[in-house]
Amino acid sequence: MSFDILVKGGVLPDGRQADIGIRGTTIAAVGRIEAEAGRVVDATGCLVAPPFVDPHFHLDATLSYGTPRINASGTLLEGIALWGELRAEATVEEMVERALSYCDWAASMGLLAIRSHVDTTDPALRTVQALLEVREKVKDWLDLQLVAFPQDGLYRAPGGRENLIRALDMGVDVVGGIPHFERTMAEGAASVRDLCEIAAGRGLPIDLHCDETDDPMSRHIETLAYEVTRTGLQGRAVGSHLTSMHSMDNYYVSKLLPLIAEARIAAIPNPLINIMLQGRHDSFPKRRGLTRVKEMLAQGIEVGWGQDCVLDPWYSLGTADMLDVAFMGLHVAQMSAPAEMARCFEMVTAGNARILGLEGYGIAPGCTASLVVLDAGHPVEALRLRAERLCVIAKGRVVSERARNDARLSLPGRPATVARRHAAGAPVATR
Ligand SMILES: Nc1ccnc(=O)[nH]1
Repeated sequence: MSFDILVKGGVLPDGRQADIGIRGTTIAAVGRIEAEAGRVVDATGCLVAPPFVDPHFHLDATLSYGTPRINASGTLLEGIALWGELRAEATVEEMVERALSYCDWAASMGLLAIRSHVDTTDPALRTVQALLEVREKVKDWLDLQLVAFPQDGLYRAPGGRENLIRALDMGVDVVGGIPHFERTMAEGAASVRDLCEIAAGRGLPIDLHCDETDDPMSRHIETLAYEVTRTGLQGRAVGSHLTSMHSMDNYYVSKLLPLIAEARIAAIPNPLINIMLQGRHDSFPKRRGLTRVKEMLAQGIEVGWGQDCVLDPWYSLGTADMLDVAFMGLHVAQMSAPAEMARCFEMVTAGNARILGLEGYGIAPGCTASLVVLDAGHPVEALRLRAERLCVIAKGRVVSERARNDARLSLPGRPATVARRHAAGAPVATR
């Protein structure tokens, strides 16, 4: 028996030690393996995880920071206006170039599946042309799902609904929306109803920017739960952001959560962006603007951390690192218990893969041969270190390698190198 690639000596997220034998684009064996291989990847003592998955991103805007100017107020609304200026000028070529550069960053970070919103507001749909081209170009190593996203409103923008339908006709995968940005609460609710009918009619999933506001009365998630159930979209619907839930009345939330669970709607908070954009109109104390993550998890609602933005009109930082995203989420949601920290790692890997409905995801015989070798002993250590991605394998190909970043120390009588990994190395209990 021989393999194309053999990953030796790694530790899986559940703590099992296992070698991984890859043939073609498939994982052929997992366990103790002594066999010939075209290539051996030494992962001794390293966490070997299935790839990172980002369920919420904006590839059409990424890596545009500073053009035509920066977001001075730091608000969502100025970001939307600023993006509108950029969108009017951006060419297909330039958007493809930026998105491909971002996908390179993603591959180097072991981020191998992304759900990206694509703005359908501009009737020329250059955004859609660009991202369809990118989806095709990266498909041999990165799974890209596109969401038709009417950034300026399904009804509020001229031709908004028609443009969204045209984007779906062009082959965009998921139905998007932004009810809190429509002109009135009533129009927002009507857009949710309309979009659920469009998704159900076409057999597509739905993923709405939903209640991305600090207004405790923004309650489109309630309408989404109702309409998802009415149109039979259970298990295929996502509420992204849900920041208003942070500010809602506690009694009302106690009624709302079971309705979200019943509709099997997944929630995607985007902690880097939510902590940056929300609460901007508050004096002290300032609200955090992150939705109720632990409370939803306790109800059995699927919750996945999303990245949302990197270097764009809404966010001035970012490196395509889903460990940064989970690290921020862990802090803001105060998920500090060992099992909660481990859950944060699971959310940016297998959990997000469930939300996106990725097939062949995981480390087991028969799964797609995509994985990442991290310079950490276990998931919580990976979070603590935002660990180096030593090797990334995508669909049977080694696509990225990098060295450990241990420091060489020059201190009298002290060790010559400093490794950030904890010498004791004992994985913390996660169950
Ligand atoms: N966080 C967001 C990024 C882009 N567009 C939005 O509506 N929201």
